[in-house]
Amino acid sequence: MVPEVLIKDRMEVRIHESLEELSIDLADQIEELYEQSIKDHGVFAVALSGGSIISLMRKLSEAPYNKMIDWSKWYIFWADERVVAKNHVDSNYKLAKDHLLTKLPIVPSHFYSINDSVTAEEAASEYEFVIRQLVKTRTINVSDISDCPKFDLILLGVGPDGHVASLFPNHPALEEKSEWVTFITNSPKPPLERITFTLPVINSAANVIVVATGGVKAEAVHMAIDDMGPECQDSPARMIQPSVGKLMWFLDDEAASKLTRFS
Ligand SMILES: O=C1O[C@H](COP(=O)(O)O)[C@@H](O)[C@H](O)[C@H]1O
Repeated sequence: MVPEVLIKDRMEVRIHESLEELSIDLADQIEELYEQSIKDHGVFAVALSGGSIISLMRKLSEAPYNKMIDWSKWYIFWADERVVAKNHVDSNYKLAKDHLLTKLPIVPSHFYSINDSVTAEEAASEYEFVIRQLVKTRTINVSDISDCPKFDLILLGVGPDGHVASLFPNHPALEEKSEWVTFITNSPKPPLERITFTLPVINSAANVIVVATGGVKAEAVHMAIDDMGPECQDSPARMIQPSVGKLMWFLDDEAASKLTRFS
């Protein structure tokens, strides 16, 4: 089945009847963005999130995608991470590694996870330093309009409260404009300590994909996408508006159930 596709400005919303179809479409789109990035600058610098998005990316480890892609060109980052040991059940790195990355021949030195043996503040600043070095060598591109990194693709999930990465509603981290990576020690969703890309970094990406599935996400999707007036202004997901890049939402019918269809 072809997805229902809604277009609004530079945002594309793709709505699927089943998670299987969504997963295939997601893999197709990621593969297409990978091809474009390789043509453009020879590598694919992609930032993952944790949560449900990882299992929805599973098709990438299956035929035909696993054979079509030169995985040595992939550089993997995390848009947010929980400050826990890498083998902890809450670690976004562990989730991605166990369910996706170990099934793909990605070069292990191309995984850029956080240092899990320091404080949240130190982990954020070390991670930002690493990204700065990779921007200098242009493994990660630089934004055309600011000094921010321009990741080829940032993949985000959305919480029922509208949080993206570890940017939660009304949290001061949403205001961070100078750092690329910030930290929080009072996350409303456990665990308390997290590091996260800031909004300027996410909105400088060449492509941002946001994935939401299930009825529990319907209100957050409605608040993020529809023109709702003042009550939707606090939604972090709504603040994802790439300055130059492309924004794509992948939804299933349930997550899209409160959406006002637009043409
Ligand atoms: O805590 C987090 O939650 C969000 C959303 O997760 P989901 O399971 O509801 O899709 C995730 O995107 C983020 O990376 C993670 O740290």
